[in-house]
Parts: sequence; structure tokens; C-alpha cells
Amino acid sequence: MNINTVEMHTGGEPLRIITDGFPKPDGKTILQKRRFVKEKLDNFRKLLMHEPRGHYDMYGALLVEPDIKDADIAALFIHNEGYSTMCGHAVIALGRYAIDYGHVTPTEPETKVNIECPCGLVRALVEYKNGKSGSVRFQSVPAFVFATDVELNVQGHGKVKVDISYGGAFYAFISADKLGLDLWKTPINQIKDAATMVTNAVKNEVQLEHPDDNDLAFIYGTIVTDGKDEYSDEPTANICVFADAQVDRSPTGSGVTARTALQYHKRHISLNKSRVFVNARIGSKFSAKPVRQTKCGSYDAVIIEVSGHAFYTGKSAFTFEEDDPLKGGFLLK
Ligand SMILES: O=C(O)[C@H]1NCC[C@@H]1O
Repeated sequence: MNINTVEMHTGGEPLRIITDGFPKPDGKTILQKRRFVKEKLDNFRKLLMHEPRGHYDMYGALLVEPDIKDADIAALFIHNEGYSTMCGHAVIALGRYAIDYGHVTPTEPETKVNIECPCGLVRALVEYKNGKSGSVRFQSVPAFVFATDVELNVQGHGKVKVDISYGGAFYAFISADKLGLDLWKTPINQIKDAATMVTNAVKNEVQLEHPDDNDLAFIYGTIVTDGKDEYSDEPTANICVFADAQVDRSPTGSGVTARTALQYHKRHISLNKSRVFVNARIGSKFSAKPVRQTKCGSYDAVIIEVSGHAFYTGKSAFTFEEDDPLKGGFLLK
């Protein structure tokens, strides 16, 4: 058995695009396909995300058949623990990939690439000049604030308040100082542990819901911020800890979507005003702006546009030997 991939990164966050060799999932809709892979093919995720072929913080996209008429490609998102519903850094990479690998015919100066994600259809525009794809901007699914000032009992931190917002996935938001952390100086493992305690508290104490599908209603991660949510021309920093204590090397596209929706809700930013978001440790940047108000069920929602740039890092042809005692992969925690 061989599995071939195209390797990219967006702001330092890896993306392993699985192009062939992965079994075709059953299911009509993308959420049915996501459920099928999660329940019946999860061993393949571990092969490709875990060691020795991957690592604790690996991230991947499995290309599947689209089921939305306007979609050019469709992808499931995989990581160290399972399957996310949205991945902005992956959308930025897949925008380039779709053009460069012939899924979409390029047009200058920008090419439309519609990407079906588990959360819905994400519309990307890929810069294309002189025969080369470049930066990508995408408009995500409706983003909305689920709740603000939610008081939680967080292990090791007592009572803390978080905001919870949806940007294709649900995130808890808290500024680093509220956890006694310094976004730039605190050892990353301490930030990771604290953020994970916040995520666990949300899991234990908050019943999330999403108007479209219950499969979307789970807390994906916690984003620790610099607290600078009032609009400024200066970048604002954050660190996203998601899945099983995985740390995003990018500013987190779905997280920036949710954070911008939160800033818009709090009147810290207005429509078509762009803000720069930076990963506090890597320095990689995305920009984001609210573009129009909408609804998501009964929630007041907003469409957010996120921009960034992805790069190719290689191709892989993975092989597997039946008598390999570690052929299933492993994670060192
Ligand atoms: O950029 C994003 O949205 C993704 N990066 C890793 C965690 C999220 O899925």
C-alpha cells in the first residue's frame, strides 16, 4: 500500500495533502464522509499524522469528492486527535494546490477556488500572476459569538471568564494575563497546558450548539490572546491550542475568523476594516476583516475574510510494511 501526499505549510503550520492511496469514504455529504473516516478509517489518520511519518503537531487534509454543486474541491481536516470542521491555514494552502495541481483553471489576477469543508463552502480567491499562484484570501462560513464572559472552573487557575466564538469551529478566547501567562515569554508548554485546561472546562461546563448540524457543536480549542481587541493598526497576537494539546504555528485562520467576529460583536472593529493577527512565537501573520452581516440560525453572524500565504515544502510517497511492529504509528506524550 502506498499513500502519496503534497506537503505545504502556511505560516509555519504544516499541511499534508493526501492526494491518493487513502481509502474512499462512504457517505453522501461531507459530514457523513467525515463520520465514516472517523469511525471506520481512523487507523489511516494515525499512520499519516503520528510518528514515524508525522509528529505530535502534524496537520493534514484528505481530498474527497465534493457534494456541493459549486465546490471545486472538498477536504476533510485531520490532526493528532481526529477531525476538525474548519481549517483556515489549510484553505490558504489548498487554494494554491487546487490551481497548481489542475483542479481549477487559473485566471489572472485572481482565481476563484471554492473549497467544501465540513463546516460548509469556503470561497477562496488565489492571486495568480505570471504563471504563479500566490497569496490567498478566503471568505469563510458565517461566524458568530456563542457567548461572552462565560465563567468556568479551570483546573489550576480557579474561576476564569472566557468568550466563545465560532469561525467554522468553536474556540474559547482568553487573554494571557487572565491565566498569569506572558504570550511571548512563558514556556510554550505552560501555555499549552493552561489552554488545554480551559478547553477541558468548556467541555465539562458548556453545552455548545450549532444551527446547521450537531456534528459542528464541539469546542475545538482555546486561543490565548494579547488582549488587544480594540481596533489598532498594530498587529494583535495569539496562540491557538487545539485538538489534543496541539499548538498552531500559524495565527489560525478559523480562529482569526472567530476572533474577528468577537471583535465585531464588541464593536472593536467595523465592516471592511482589516486587522493583522500574528502568531506570538513564530511571527507569521494573517489579516482578517468583517465584510458583511448575516445570520446563522437565530445568531447574528458575520462573514469574515482572511488572507495569508502558503508554500510548498515537498512531496511524500509513504510505504507500509505488514511486519513493521510500529506500522500503526505512535505519539510520544
Ligand atoms: O488555521 C486554522 O484554522 C487551523 N490551523 C490549525 C488549527 C486550525 O484547524
